[in-house]
Amino acid sequence: MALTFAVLGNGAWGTAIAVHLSQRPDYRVKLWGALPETVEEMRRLRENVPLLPGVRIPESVVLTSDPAEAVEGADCWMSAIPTAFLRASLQRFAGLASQVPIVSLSKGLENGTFYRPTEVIREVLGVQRLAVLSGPSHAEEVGRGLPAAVVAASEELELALWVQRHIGTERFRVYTNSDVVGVELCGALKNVMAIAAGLCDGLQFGDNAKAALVTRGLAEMTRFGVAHGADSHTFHGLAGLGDLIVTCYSEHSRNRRVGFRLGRGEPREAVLAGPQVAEGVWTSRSVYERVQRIGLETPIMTGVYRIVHEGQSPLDAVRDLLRRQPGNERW
Ligand SMILES: NC(=O)c1ccc[n+]([C@@H]2O[C@H](COP(=O)([O-])OP(=O)(O)OC[C@H]3O[C@@H](n4cnc5c(N)ncnc54)[C@H](O)[C@@H]3O)[C@@H](O)[C@H]2O)c1
Ligand SMILES: O=P(O)(O)OC[C@H](O)CO
Repeated sequence: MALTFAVLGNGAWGTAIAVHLSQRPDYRVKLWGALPETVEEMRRLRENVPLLPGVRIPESVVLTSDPAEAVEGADCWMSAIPTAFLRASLQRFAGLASQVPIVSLSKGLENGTFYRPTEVIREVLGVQRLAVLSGPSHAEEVGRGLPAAVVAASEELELALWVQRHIGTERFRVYTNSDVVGVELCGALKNVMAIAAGLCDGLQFGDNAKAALVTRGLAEMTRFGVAHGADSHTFHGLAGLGDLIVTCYSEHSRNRRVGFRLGRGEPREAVLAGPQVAEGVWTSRSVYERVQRIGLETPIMTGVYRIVHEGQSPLDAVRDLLRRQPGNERW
């Protein structure tokens, strides 16, 4: 079936998804980037050198920084824009959104509003047909066609099945889920946990400490998610445990790298600068502000917030964590 996809966001993930879709000879793929100079460089080199080096972008992928050209004739939009730039970027598409489905690929929570990416998309574009695609999926591997499995979540089962059928392949397995809130919260919160895991590695605390951190991290994510209406089972699936494992242990993870460098003692300003986006940095702020309001206990994510945004030393934050009274494991 011939389909046209508009991929919004030419970072590592947007690039990898565009390359993935372009493997189907009957698909037309357009990749949009907000910064014309990065689009021009990708068009010239057929590669995203700073963000996804070594992955060739086929000639068939149309690269553009013009919103109207990107979405013209598209059957589906795929939004891979970092959460912090999502609202401003989408405003450039206002008036262009028809009733085509939009699949959100972003993993974060907007600062200030605490909105999930699909909530930002709905508010800015006024569209109803929304799905989320999330799970353990590093661009570096998907871009090279290595096997992966992810989740398509939508309140509209038909749309989740559509995504499964048309975006999934043998190597990019797409499962369905109806828990949009849970899948989006999993994707956002695991990034904060990956910063904590990187800190643990940078401080050379060893495998036992990291296993404890990741396990208690999952409990914390689940508690936070359930308090916001998510289904606890989602946290044990691909979007939750699956993505938590890959992000906390992979050499590719930008979030883990931020934590690792802070744990090794590099200055915060140097670690947080750079072209790559670590969503957990922003999400830790959204989560912190939220738990201050609703009074939930999130000691690991609060520790990450204090290190990243308030400059607390990693060792002091760990000391605060270790001094906590251990309670019932289930909570
Ligand atoms: N990289 C992955 O493996 C991966 C996998 C799954 C999901 N995601 C999610 O996808 C989203 C995009 O991440 P990514 O890895 O592609 O990002 P990235 O770090 O590779 O790229 C950053 C992007 O932000 C854009 N940008 C920079 N300044 C901007 C501005 N002022 N306005 C608008 N855009 C600007 C850049 O052009 C670039 O496209 C994130 O939410 C991320 O969590 C990433
Ligand atoms: O590189 P990260 O830390 O942004 O993680 C990328 C993906 O979310 C992994 O599934």
